[in-house]
Amino acid sequence: MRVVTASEMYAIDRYTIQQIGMSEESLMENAGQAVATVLLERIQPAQRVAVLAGTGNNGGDGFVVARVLKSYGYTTDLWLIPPKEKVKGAAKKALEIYENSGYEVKNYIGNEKEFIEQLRHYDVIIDALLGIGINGALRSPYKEIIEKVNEAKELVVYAIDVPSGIPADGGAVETAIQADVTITIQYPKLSAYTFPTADYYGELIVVDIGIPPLSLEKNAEFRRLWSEAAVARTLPVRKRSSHKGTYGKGLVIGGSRNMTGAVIMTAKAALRSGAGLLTMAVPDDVYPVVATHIPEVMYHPCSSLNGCFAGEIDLITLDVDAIAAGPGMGRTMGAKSVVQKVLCQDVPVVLDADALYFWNDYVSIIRERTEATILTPHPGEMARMLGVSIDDVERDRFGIAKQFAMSNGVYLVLKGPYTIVTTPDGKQYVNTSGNPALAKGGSGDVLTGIILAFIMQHDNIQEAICNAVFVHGKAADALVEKEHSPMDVLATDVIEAIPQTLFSLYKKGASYQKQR
Ligand SMILES: NC(=O)C1=CN([C@@H]2O[C@H](COP(=O)(O)OP(=O)(O)OC[C@H]3O[C@@H](n4cnc5c(N)ncnc54)[C@H](O)[C@@H]3O)[C@@H](O)[C@H]2O)[C@@H](O)CC1
Ligand SMILES: [K+]
Repeated sequence: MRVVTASEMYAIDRYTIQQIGMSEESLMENAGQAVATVLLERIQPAQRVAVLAGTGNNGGDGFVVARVLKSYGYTTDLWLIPPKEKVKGAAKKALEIYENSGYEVKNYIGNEKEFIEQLRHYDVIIDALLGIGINGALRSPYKEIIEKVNEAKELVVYAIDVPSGIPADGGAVETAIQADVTITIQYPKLSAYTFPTADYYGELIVVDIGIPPLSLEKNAEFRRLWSEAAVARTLPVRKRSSHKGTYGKGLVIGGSRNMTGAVIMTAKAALRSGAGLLTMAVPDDVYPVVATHIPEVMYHPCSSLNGCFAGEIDLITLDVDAIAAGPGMGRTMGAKSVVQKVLCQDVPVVLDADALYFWNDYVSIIRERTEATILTPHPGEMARMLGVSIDDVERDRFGIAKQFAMSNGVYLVLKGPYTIVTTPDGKQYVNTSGNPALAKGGSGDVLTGIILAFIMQHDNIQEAICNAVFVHGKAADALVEKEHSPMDVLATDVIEAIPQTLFSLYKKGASYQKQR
């Protein structure tokens, strides 16, 4: 499933109309019919429905929906919010068809009191007020209407395309429909995967209105959801002839006197995710503590200074296939020197947490690297690396991630709900697993371990990273689906949920794997 911006969606519509030859009216009819099909399955015949329609094409979709619901015998009122003469183009045509079918329009203007009075008697609201064409702050009377609908908590609200009032590409929200379900037309918009806008969507359903894939290919950048099916299809298959070396010799670098747990979690997660051989490089001051935790790893104690890395690490002797550096390593000059040495190795490198702290000192080395560099910042780290505010990052997660990954030639994993993986050539993949249980210290350390293990086992780095991000989120989902609340989950619980998550993904993927 691809994800689009509002301007891409307009370009796709234009191309479909002008180059492919479908009429705007038929697209609107398809949109309304597709939305109505979903509604007919969900709304009970006894429920009273109100369709609230605005001036634009979103309102046009609403006219089609109202007509279909009425023709199926549903008790449906169509409230037209603007004066009728403001409705233009395809929407005007859809309104004419509605009226020619013998159905009545209720005008909001002049009947404001009746509207408020009636609102109490409806069970279902179809929000066709505003779509992706919203411009600037909400104007009257939309603002008041939306506030009234949101106040009526017992109403079930279905939004068409986007919840009215939210910016389609994401950003700050002042007033917007709080939908229970949003039925999006053809492709989800960015705002479904950024916050705070995503919170207004409720359940998201995407309906196909018959726009040919060519219109998408010609008019939209590559941005897609990475779903469970994609993971199941691309998880690596272990060959019977394999041995421990087949799955890579990984190195995890981290730890300091104040933080010994992070690097332990990274290493455990890597082992649970299939790393063949794993070595942990830690400051020798903390080695005795760390070494008691994981019997399966080898150790490479490094010289310490005040409980942190002094700066030396013998990477030549270690001879590894991939490295993850950062968890708990501290923000010292010694740590910086270790990371710089790591970046000079010709193997894929994952940098997380403290290894991102001296970003500006690594940029030039990273741009010269030929092997993959994978950075996994959360929004706070990303903001710091760019010298902007966290709000700036959240407002434009997709744009900022793409610019950053392309200009530095890195794989960027911008964490958060709906983590975005961006490749050095600018392709973007939105993760669909995970829940607020992951909003806890240690989650990132676990993810780093899974990524390290996966890049050693997949042939394709993008698939490795996307699958790792998915498995991490899915493990947390599995916990809250069974015996955990979102509050009590620990990062170590997530590690212990990796086996069942992989087990179920492999089962689902078995049919795909056979076909390969
Ligand atoms: N071919 C197409 O273009 C298709 C469009 N579709 C629908 O059309 C929608 C986009 O249509 P439009 O471009 O007409 O945009 P909208 O339907 O979002 O409405 C834009 C209109 O809303 C009003 N408006 C804008 N900003 C406002 C504000 N801040 N406060 C109050 N009123 C405001 C203006 O009158 C403006 O003309 C999509 O979301 C989708 O629902 C679908 O019918 C499928 C086909
Ligand atoms: K809407």
